[in-house]
Amino acid sequence: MAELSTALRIAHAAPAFGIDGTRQFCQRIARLAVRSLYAELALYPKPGLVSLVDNGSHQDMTAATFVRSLFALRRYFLLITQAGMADAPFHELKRLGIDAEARMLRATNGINTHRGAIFCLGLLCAAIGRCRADGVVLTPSAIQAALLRYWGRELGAHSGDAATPSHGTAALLRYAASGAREEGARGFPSVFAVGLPALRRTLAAGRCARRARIDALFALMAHVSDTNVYHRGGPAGALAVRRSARAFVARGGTAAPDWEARAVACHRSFVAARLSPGGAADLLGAVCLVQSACAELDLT
Ligand SMILES: CC(C)(COP(=O)(O)OP(=O)(O)OC[C@H]1O[C@@H](n2cnc3c(N)ncnc32)[C@H](O[C@H]2O[C@H](COP(=O)(O)OP(=O)(O)OP(=O)(O)O)[C@@H](O)[C@H]2O)[C@@H]1O)[C@@H](O)C(=O)NCCC(=O)NCCS
Ligand SMILES: Nc1ncnc2[nH]cnc12
Repeated sequence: MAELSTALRIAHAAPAFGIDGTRQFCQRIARLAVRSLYAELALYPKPGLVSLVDNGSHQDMTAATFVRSLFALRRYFLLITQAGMADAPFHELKRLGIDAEARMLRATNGINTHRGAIFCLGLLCAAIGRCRADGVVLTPSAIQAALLRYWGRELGAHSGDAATPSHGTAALLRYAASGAREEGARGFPSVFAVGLPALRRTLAAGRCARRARIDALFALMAHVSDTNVYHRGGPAGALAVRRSARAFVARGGTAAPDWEARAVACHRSFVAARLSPGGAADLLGAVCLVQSACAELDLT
């Protein structure tokens, strides 16, 4: 029923493209979202994080757990792009997000692989859908502006309704670590002002996509208030993550000749300390989505 009303709203909101055109567009965005999360998973070396090479600091998840989770999320990214295109109210996006969390947990036997990504990439998909309906050329600032214009008020209230017990809520209460909700309320500044510029600087310097993603990840780790890091390492762990990432960036990131050895050493030290910057990893997935959507899609 909710899907039918979304379809009707899409027809009304984006008449110029026709139902087939809009569905194709939304499918394309959903594919880019899944691909972006896969690019994050496949990237190595990522300090403390799961990749195709090893499980980093995690005992209960492997790359296979993430792939199962990704398969379970394909339809979610389609539905939330369509909902965004149809100017769905925030409570509808939230319901889609909660359903997707349940599907993820079923696919992974209760392991939280992508809660942050469901929130962050889901909202970005909705904003991209909204840009399409408005006929706006897809740029990072247009996506961020659409997100804040259409759902900013509710996102602000969402950051204040952290009543459900979670590692994120615990980190907020114990350490005043801001986390995913605050990121969302401010229109994901870490994606648009930190991760994406770092990714683009490396690409503009002529280095490859893999190096650009590594530079974006370290830039995010140096900057983000990551509740997963606080949950596992407290304030000392958060400081250690920030310091290591800043040192990597200060030496030129992947422009330095020994960057790979340094990144592997950082990975090993995080594993020894059980640290995992899962929030930064989710935000890297979001950076990849914004970059690929703006690069590949012509909305004019
Ligand atoms: C708003 C919600 C996403 C809730 O967030 P909340 O802050 O209450 O808490 P968490 O349940 O902890 O989830 C937040 C996830 O976001 C990621 N994250 C952390 N910091 C940031 C940040 N600064 N910016 C963006 N994202 C961030 C983080 O995800 C990663 O950590 C995962 C592992 O986490 P966890 O299970 O806690 O820990 P483990 O290491 O596994 O611990 P052990 O069990 O081993 O001890 C990892 O996989 C990454 O994904 C946090 O997990 C939200 O829940 C919500 O409102 N949901 C409803 C849906 C919704 O409203 N959607 C809106 C429309 S889409
Ligand atoms: N590759 C990864 N490893 C651990 N946690 C994550 N959360 C999102 N991506 C992750």
